[in-house]
Amino acid sequence: MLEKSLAFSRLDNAFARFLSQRSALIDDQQRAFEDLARFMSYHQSQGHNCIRINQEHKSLVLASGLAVLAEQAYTPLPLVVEHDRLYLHRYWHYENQLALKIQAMTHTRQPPQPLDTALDRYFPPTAEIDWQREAAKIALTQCFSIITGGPGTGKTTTVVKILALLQELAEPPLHIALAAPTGKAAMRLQESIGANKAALPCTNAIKQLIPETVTTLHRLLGATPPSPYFRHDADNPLVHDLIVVDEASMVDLALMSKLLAALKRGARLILLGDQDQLASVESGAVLTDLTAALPLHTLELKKSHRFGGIIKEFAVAVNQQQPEAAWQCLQKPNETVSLLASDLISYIAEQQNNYLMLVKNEATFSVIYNAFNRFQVLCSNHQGKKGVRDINYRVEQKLFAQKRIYLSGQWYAGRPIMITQNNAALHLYNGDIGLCLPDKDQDNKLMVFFQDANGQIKKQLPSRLPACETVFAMTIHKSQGSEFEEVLLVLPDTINPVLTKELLYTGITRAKKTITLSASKAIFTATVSQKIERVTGLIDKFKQVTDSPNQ
Ligand SMILES: Nc1ncnc2c1ncn2[C@@H]1O[C@H](COP(=O)(O)OP(=O)(O)OP(=O)(O)O)[C@@H](O)[C@H]1O
Repeated sequence: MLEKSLAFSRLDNAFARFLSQRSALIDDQQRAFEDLARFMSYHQSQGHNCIRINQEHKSLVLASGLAVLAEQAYTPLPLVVEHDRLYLHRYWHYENQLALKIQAMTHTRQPPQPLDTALDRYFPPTAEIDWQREAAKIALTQCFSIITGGPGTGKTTTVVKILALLQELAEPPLHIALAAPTGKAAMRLQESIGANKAALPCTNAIKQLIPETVTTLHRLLGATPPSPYFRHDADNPLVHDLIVVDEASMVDLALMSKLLAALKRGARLILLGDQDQLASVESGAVLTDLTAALPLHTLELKKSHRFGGIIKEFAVAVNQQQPEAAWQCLQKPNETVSLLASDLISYIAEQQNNYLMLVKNEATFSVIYNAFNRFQVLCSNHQGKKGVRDINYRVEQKLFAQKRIYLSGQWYAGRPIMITQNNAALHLYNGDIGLCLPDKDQDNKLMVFFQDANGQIKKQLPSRLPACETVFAMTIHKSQGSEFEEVLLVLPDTINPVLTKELLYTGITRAKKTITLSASKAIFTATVSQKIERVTGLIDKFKQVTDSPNQ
């Protein structure tokens, strides 16, 4: 039975009508087909690659004249039926292309293996099994590999060693690209690579063969907005021999498929990420699916070298959907994980003390920027009470009433903003954070200052900025790929579909030192109990290829 009470969009309705009117069906059958198409469009927009259908639906869809079975999917019809799954053709193609390309990579002749002595130099032998060394072995011997793990488990440290080892073995040196799905994540990886390179047990010549810069995937592939196609594809592949993608959990099916299609023959790919984090905003749960489908190409690092103790305990309990154990972490007397005991807005306003003091005292930009980034409010939702907009508005009103900011319109000294729209010409991208401050070089005119991965500062007139919003609070979704010393997690007073254990886990793992939670036990428990389920056929596709004697 199809649920009819879902919040269908105008697009869902228009799409369903468009298809049904072009189908070979009439009357009741046409109406049933329209319902199914509407249901599919809705689920697509919720991040599913496809929907599950029963035999009756399957007959209906095939009778419509608008669908083909997967075996004949080269016929260009809008829908594809594969087993009990119904796809939009495009998404079936993405899944298929991705699975075929990765299968081909996993069958590629194994690259030369490093000598144990070389491995020993980077990963000195230990009494216990060293999982970072094991991860390196997989990545060194396979063309396709995944290294997963929570924050601080050493994914970056390990991959830098892998890059050095590969360059030692390569003749001529490998052409390497380092990429991440967002500018913020790229910036963090860049900083981390730089810090790790210095400690490598290799010559300077090898160190120089490891790239210093990290690019976004869109830039790497050559985005040509508004076109959904990239400059680099199967006909115009990337030149790189090896590509490392960090924060791979954020990469959706379409982008991953396009990346794989754009790899040149024989190229290697290493995906880094935390499979327990939120799935991508757009369709798919690619990293989770790939780790499940390809265990021989995946290694999970479990030991965190950055934090342990109660913060880890809290994250694990949430991830394992143990709400009571997680709630207990908040009750134990400790300095790290706690429930908010005071008024939400007053607490947030108070946390801005040092930051606003530095703004007032005209400290240098880097000092102000670091003070702002120490603490961040992360909300589950954007809209509604206790959502990002509500909190930002109320914090601004509070700070204004306390005479700590001077509101006279949208812009004021100390306004933190997040860019919400890419603007390649200005080199400003969705998720970039800027601070509005008086510019001493321009008679204290208000400008918005940004800092890039190299510590370079740039400024823009507020009126020239692409779309942006105040960011005393941001959504957990937007915080992916960032870290803050102190995090305040805010859940609303009523349950909604966004509240899942993956969302909470992602928020918790943004914190380096402390987490404060603003939520009732009931909402917290309901959130930990909800899990993201995405309908995809990706795992199945790997099984089919593996099971097939002809492949
Ligand atoms: N085997 C190890 N022994 C001791 N310290 C380690 C080890 N591996 C990593 N570290 C340290 O742990 C910290 C986190 O490592 P790293 O940044 O590589 O983790 P990560 O998994 O990439 O984290 P994130 O996902 O948060 O970026 C670093 O300070 C690093 O030096």
